[in-house]
Amino acid sequence: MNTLAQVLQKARNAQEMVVRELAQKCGIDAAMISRFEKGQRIPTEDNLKALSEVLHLSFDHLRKVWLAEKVYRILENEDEAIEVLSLAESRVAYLSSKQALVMQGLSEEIKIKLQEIDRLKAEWQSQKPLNTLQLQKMKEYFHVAYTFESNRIEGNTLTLQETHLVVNEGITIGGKSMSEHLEAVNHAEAISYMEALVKDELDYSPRVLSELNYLILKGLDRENAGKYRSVPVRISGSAHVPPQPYLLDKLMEDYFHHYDTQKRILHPVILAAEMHERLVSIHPFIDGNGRSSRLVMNLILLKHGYTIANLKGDLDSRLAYYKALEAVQVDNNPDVFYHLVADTVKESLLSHLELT
Ligand SMILES: Nc1ncnc2c1ncn2[C@@H]1O[C@H](COP(=O)(O)OP(=O)(O)OP(=O)(O)O)[C@@H](O)[C@H]1O
Repeated sequence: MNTLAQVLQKARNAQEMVVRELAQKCGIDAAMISRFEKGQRIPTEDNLKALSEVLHLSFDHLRKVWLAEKVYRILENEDEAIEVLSLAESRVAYLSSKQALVMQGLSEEIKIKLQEIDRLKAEWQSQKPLNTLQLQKMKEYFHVAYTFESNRIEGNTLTLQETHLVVNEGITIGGKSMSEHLEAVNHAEAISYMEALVKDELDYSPRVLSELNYLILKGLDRENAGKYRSVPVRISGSAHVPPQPYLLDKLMEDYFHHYDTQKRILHPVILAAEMHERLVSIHPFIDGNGRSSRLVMNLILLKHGYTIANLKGDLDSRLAYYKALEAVQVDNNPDVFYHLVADTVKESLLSHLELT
């Protein structure tokens, strides 16, 4: 079995990179990288993230090798290492059963819905591999529909057909503003970025969120795109007041900490719904919070093998969406929002299956 040091060195050699180049790209001292490769030092988790990105290694896998390395180092000089490991193993088994405990906190109806969704997901995954052309056509269809609906929630007036012409054919629509065209093109680009993250097995992080918001606001709000706001905001028509700007750094740190601790515990559909709701409630950006949060939800869903959940932008659906968010924010009741997201995920899987 390869040690962490060997994995890192092999990956660097495979990329034909010298230590200095790797150091520069990761923002880590070159001497430190040499120590990682000689097994003299262990990287921090942030170092590991940077290394995995530059070396094109799956972070999830690298993190496992890294954790195993840490466990090994604790035990390497212990006489009773095997006994200690088996004690730890029984506690780890308890930890993974926590997911079942979290499921117990959910209502019976939502648990049944999640089981049904997972059955559909398995059916969808068993359809693969579809032929390339079929897959490309399906993607085009669902991506345009997603861009159309998400931008419609935001107030964009392009129709589904017009969105298709703008995004896929590069045609401009007479009578529609420059911003509406840009919003469509930007959203399509953000979907491509989200898909590339999934393909490269890159995880959700502050950098990814900033990039998503940047892509959404590109060419529309140069000053604020991808940056946390420094002014208070209100959400029109909502009883919920987003936090003051001076609280944002800490709240967003907690938000990502929550993601890191819950991502292996919560059911992925619940995790996606939560990270969406928490983000729009914090409302960290001046604009594009809704579109960015819906992309975050879909990034998490795609990462776990689900299909894109497309919340609709017609008036009734929009009101139901806002009401579900307010139920969490005002009454501390996430159930309605969980149902809304779960129903949307189920509908998406059914439509994908229908087309296979
Ligand atoms: N209580 C609430 N009522 C309505 N919207 C809320 C509420 N809480 C959070 N939001 C979110 O705020 C979003 C609007 O924020 P913002 O204008 O920054 O986002 P946007 O992407 O520009 O627009 P939109 O989300 O409407 O597409 C809503 O889409 C919704 O996701």
